[in-house]
Amino acid sequence: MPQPKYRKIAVIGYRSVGKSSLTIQFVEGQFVDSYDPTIENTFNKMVSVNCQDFNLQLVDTAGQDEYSIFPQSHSMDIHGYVLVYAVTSMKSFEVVQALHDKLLDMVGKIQVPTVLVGNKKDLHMERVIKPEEGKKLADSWGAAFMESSAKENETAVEVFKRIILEMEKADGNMPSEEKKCAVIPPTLPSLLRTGGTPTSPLTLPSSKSCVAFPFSGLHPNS
Ligand SMILES: Nc1nc2c(ncn2[C@@H]2O[C@H](COP(=O)(O)OP(=O)(O)OP(=O)(O)O)[C@@H](O)[C@H]2O)c(=O)[nH]1
Repeated sequence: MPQPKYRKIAVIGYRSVGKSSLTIQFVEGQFVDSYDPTIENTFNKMVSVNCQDFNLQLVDTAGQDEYSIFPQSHSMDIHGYVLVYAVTSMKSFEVVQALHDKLLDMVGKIQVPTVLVGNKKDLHMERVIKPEEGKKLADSWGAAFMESSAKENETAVEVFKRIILEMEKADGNMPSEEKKCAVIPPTLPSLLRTGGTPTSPLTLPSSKSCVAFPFSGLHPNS
């Protein structure tokens, strides 16, 4: 396994869209039901994607609106951005577009590794933004898109794995196809020599075995 890569990710969006909840669900595996406005919090987490360890530093930023002055710190030393709106809030969808513009102005680039996230997808009755609208916006940015619920650990994990893949892509490390990372069992070389085909999927006998994370097909809207 190669050395862990350090990557700093900023989670940005309007107030109360679930930035802290998504981050805490990913880092601690729990959903926080209460609302406590964030000033700024930093979390660290080690994850493995496509057999590469990543030492993540996650900056959970304060909620902003279109009039906030975009903090310069949000553009320095950041490798990737998770831009969050709530599918239940038109205002948050408008604000995320303004924040993306400010972000590009601040970093002075036309594109940065970004995942646009429509959170609170579990609130079906309150939804006002369709998945297609989020996808269209993300496409216009050249960003990835997904919807999430901070109540579900799986989607919170996917959000952060997705931004890792966007950062890898920007670094020219995009795998051309889903990477299978397997430790070859001792019987396989002889099997290969004889041209045989294993009848069951390879099991990973090593305690350091890792499972590759597919970079496509994470979400029907991705
Ligand atoms: N149903 C539902 N509620 C959510 C979800 N994500 C967050 N919430 C709730 O929404 C409220 C705001 O969540 P936070 O995570 O504090 O939002 P935030 O974007 O960090 O807010 P600021 O710190 O003000 O920027 C809390 O009551 C959460 O429990 C979600 O996916 N589904």
